[in-house]
Amino acid sequence: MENKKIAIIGAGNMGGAIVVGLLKSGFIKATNIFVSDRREHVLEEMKARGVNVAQNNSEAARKADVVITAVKPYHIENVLSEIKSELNEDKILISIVAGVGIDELGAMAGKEIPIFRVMPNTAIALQESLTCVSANGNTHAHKEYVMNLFNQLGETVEIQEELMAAATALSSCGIAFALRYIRAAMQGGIEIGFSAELAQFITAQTVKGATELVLQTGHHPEREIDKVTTPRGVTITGLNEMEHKGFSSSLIQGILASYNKIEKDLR
Ligand SMILES: NC(=O)C1=CN([C@@H]2O[C@H](COP(=O)(O)OP(=O)(O)OC[C@H]3O[C@@H](n4cnc5c(N)ncnc54)[C@H](OP(=O)(O)O)[C@@H]3O)[C@@H](O)[C@H]2O)C=CC1
Ligand SMILES: O=C(O)[C@@H]1CCC=N1
Repeated sequence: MENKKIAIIGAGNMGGAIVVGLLKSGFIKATNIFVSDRREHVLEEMKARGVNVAQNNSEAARKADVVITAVKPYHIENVLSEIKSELNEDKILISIVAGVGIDELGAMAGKEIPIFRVMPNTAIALQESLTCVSANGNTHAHKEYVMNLFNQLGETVEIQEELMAAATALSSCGIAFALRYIRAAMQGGIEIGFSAELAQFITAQTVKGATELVLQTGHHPEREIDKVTTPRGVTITGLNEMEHKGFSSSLIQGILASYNKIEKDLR
């Protein structure tokens, strides 16, 4: 178990999910986690999980060795101006804020400190995130710790920072895109006879199976698709109809739209 203390500033969807994942992983004791948030009910929920609730962001940052900022893009500047006096070269700043670069974070912190920019997704609560990590030049001594931290919470990939917007669209937004596929498939399933509950279970387990086929074999999806599409059979009929209606094209355009939005400026 790690002895470093972790502060999480902003315990909403992602900050809260990180706390849940960390506690499940056993990587850190609840008493070594400090959260701060401006919403009282969020803090009550965190308290119930046994983690420390700080009076304010500065107190959380002061008490921790590692500070994870998980506030919306338009709040990060205020948060960093509040906590910058607590940051130094021995502390690690990890930002999951979409669309805010390492240089900008450094400028907001106003000093040369180790900064990691990290892009997880909400499956982090189940230790099933795909987390992309990039870092500034002051982080060599801390990289192993940070990779290890996020490896407890799923799979971790180190990327060049220029790919961070792409990582956000593909992995972080990707959870919602995949879930929308599941919802649509369920709606189809209901129309052909299943109850909503059974349609959800069948769809989710089917998606899990498809995922494992790709992850465990490393095969290109089309190779596995070829095994399903019997000539003159039902699968190719359905697939071609989906493509006539723009299935792949609409997914690709959606990913590009998300990417372009991040690139434009989220603040
Ligand atoms: N949601 C996701 O799937 C992902 C999100 N991200 C990034 O993570 C960040 C957080 O997103 P998400 O968790 O969805 O957002 P949430 O709004 O759910 O969580 C942010 C929390 O921080 C609180 N907060 C706002 N300002 C402050 C402040 N000054 N001090 C302390 N707490 C504050 C918010 O309160 P209030 O509601 O009052 O503002 C809220 O409770 C964003 O920058 C996003 O880009 C990255 C990957 C995935
Ligand atoms: O939608 C958003 O802006 C955030 C960033 C990635 C996922 N959720």
